[in-house]
Amino acid sequence: MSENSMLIYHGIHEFQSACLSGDILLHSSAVTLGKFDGVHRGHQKLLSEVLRRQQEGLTGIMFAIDSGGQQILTEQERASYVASLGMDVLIECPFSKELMTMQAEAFIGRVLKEILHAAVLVVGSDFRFGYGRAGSAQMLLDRQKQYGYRAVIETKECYQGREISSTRIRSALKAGDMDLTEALLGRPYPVSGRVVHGRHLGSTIGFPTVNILPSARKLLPPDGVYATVTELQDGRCVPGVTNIGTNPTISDGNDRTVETYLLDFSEDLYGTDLQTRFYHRIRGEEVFSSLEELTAQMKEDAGKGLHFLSRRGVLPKT
Ligand SMILES: Cc1cc2nc3c(=O)[nH]c(=O)nc-3n(C[C@H](O)[C@H](O)[C@H](O)COP(=O)(O)O)c2cc1C
Ligand SMILES: Nc1ncnc2c1ncn2[C@@H]1O[C@H](COP(=O)(O)OP(=O)(O)O)[C@@H](O)[C@H]1O
Repeated sequence: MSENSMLIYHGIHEFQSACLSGDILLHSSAVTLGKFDGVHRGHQKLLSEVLRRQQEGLTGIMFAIDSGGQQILTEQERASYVASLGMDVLIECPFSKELMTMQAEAFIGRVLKEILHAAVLVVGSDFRFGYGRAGSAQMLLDRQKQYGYRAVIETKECYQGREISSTRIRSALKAGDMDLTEALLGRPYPVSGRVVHGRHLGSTIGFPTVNILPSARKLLPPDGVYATVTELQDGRCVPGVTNIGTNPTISDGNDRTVETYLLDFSEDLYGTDLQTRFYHRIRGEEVFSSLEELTAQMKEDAGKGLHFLSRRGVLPKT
């Protein structure tokens, strides 16, 4: 299967139906299991192992369990990233009652063997599964012979002497530390969405902005101004400065928007899909006493953003 032809299923039963109906021809698979929020550098280690087995002829499956709550990456962001790596199949599995109450042994026998046809299982050393979290990486090793698969247990990837985890990324994000977030993720933090109409005030003050309404579950860094690069729908990458917040200077609303002023750019982007990547926090969101003061500050932000992006060497080539 080529890049971007990844098949996505929602839940085990949808996957099983696709196998039964012949939508997917499954012989043997290499499966990685986990929550995979963020698909950070630790997760990427597991994915590389699956992709290596895929090269050897197994069907690569990422089995991602969603237990709800805020997300570092939305399903869509995660799916498009994992597809870009070349994974064959993504199963997005809600942490349903069925899964919650299934004994670890039954999960191996029914889900991993009967439904997924796992020949290789790839998990992190602290992976737990089954009712009461009774199943462990060690259990997967112990059952290899009985069920006829090979278990590959990966150690935790570290950064600056500490383990990389979704929890560590959440706290870096919460602190607005985009540089650390990027180091842990292995790529800059993305926010994706469709460009919607705002108040149309931006263009009248010389700073038009593309406005995105992020999904309610998407974790955002704190309100403020960031140096960013935005990938447009046609693949072009444009440097800019992005404000996250409620625009207190001109609005008393509570709607949180992600709005980007693209440097040296003047095209209409309404209705298109964008991905904005966050490199560095410049300042917090402030209330200004006039539009002139806000505009003067935005001009300074644009200069700082450009300076930061060029120093980091991430300015797209023109
Ligand atoms: C770089 C940048 C910095 C901004 N900083 C602030 C700010 O500190 N306080 C604020 O109230 N709004 C801020 N904004 C949001 C502006 O109020 C908003 O972009 C402008 O009013 C246009 O809104 P519109 O897109 O709805 O037309 C900022 C916007 C950008 C692009
Ligand atoms: N340099 C630019 N940066 C961002 N958007 C731009 C730029 N140039 C043109 N645009 C277009 O202008 C629109 C933003 O204008 P604006 O007056 O801020 O309206 P809105 O309030 O709907 O965001 C964007 O959706 C985009 O289509």
